[in-house]
Amino acid sequence: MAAVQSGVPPSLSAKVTGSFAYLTIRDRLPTILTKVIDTIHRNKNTFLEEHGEEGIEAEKQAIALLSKLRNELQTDKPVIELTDGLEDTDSWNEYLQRQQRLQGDQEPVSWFKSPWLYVECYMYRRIQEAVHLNPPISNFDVFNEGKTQSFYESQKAVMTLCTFLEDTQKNAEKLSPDQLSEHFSKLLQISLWGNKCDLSISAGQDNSQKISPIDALAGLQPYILVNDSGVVWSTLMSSRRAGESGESGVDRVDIVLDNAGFELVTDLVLADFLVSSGLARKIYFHGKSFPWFVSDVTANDFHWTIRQTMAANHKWMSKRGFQWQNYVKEGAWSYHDHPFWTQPHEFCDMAADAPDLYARLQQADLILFKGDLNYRKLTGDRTWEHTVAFSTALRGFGPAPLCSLRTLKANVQVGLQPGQGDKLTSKDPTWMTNGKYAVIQFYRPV
Ligand SMILES: O=P(O)(O)OC[C@@]1(O)O[C@H](CO)[C@@H](O)[C@@H]1O
Ligand SMILES: [Mn+2]
Repeated sequence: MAAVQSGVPPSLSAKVTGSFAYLTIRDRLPTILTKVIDTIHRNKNTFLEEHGEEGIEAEKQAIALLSKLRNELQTDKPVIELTDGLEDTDSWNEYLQRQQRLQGDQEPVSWFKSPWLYVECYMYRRIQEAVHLNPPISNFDVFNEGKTQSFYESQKAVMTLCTFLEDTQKNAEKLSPDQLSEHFSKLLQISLWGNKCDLSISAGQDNSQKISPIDALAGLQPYILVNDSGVVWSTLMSSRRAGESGESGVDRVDIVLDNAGFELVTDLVLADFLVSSGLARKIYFHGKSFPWFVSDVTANDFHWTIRQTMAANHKWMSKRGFQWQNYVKEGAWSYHDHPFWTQPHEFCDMAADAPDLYARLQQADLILFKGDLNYRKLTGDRTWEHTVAFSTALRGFGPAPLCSLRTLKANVQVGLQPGQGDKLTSKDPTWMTNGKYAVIQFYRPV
């Protein structure tokens, strides 16, 4: 018998034929796997040059494992245990048991029958396994090409953004609190819309930012379904440091990153603004410890992006790059990864399953969660009514005041006004998944 969790709606799943989850597993994931196989194959000569015959053997073996994975997925085979003995292997295998208990013993956990969040995360972990089991190429990032390409293709937008930041800095001393809050609100929205540029929703197709991100803001405003940016601002203002020494701003803002490419630049620009205008003293960036959901940021992407920005042939862009490198050197900015970010858990499990990470997040004054996957994990990727409060969907998760900056690319959205969801459905039936809409959704733990 399946275990029923009382009061909590079921997980989104591909078992609903025709749903977005179903179409993702049927169409998008096999396309992503095919591209991964193709990428490894195209790099054959590099592997040969770097590792000789062993490199070629590794290429063949990795492709064989990935083809097997694609076949398991497409024929809805049971999900199997990981065998690579990495730091998180046991935890993944335990989670499989947990899913089996929740699902009951009638049917095995499988791609089209089990929670979408779980099986989609599992696919990326299996890609990691296929590469890791072939040592000479175990550090190869199968998504690197797409991530770097999306950075280069957004160059004009990046330059515009860095010039905008330079202008705000020039007049920083003369800014009234209202003007400062106005700049903050713009940069927060730019970081929000940066989330349109992910490569998982487009199955690896170019999805870079081509128009001016600042000019686009006014036209995008009506598409922000929940806008709690005012409360985010007051959180930054109601500082723990205020009163002590007359300083304003908070001690630490954490940004749980999502995608590399243009989105990462928008996050870095926001973080730069927070530090340079004294709104925050430190920024902790949280990223992934292996390639994830095609475009997500790893430590390598983070540092590469800073280096590329420094090397740009554009005065204000390279100036920002050097500033960012200084922040890292001085410790104002730091990059952190933790295996929990590349696990399939809903965030309400974090306190029990990754207590060290939960404790670290509790030290933040504000946590910004970027992107759709983080929203799915915040809300458990469940079929909540749209009017359910965000606090209810978080199910006890709340290490610190937090805000989700997310464009909608999955069928989960809470915290809407009565009737708002129905209105949207009649106007634009795919509003929850087409990436046109967004939320800036805040929660303060009590
Ligand atoms: O977290 P991100 O980068 O905003 O989005 C990742 C994402 O595109 O991947 C899935 C589709 O494969 C969607 O659920 C989700 O929207
Ligand atoms: Mn992503």
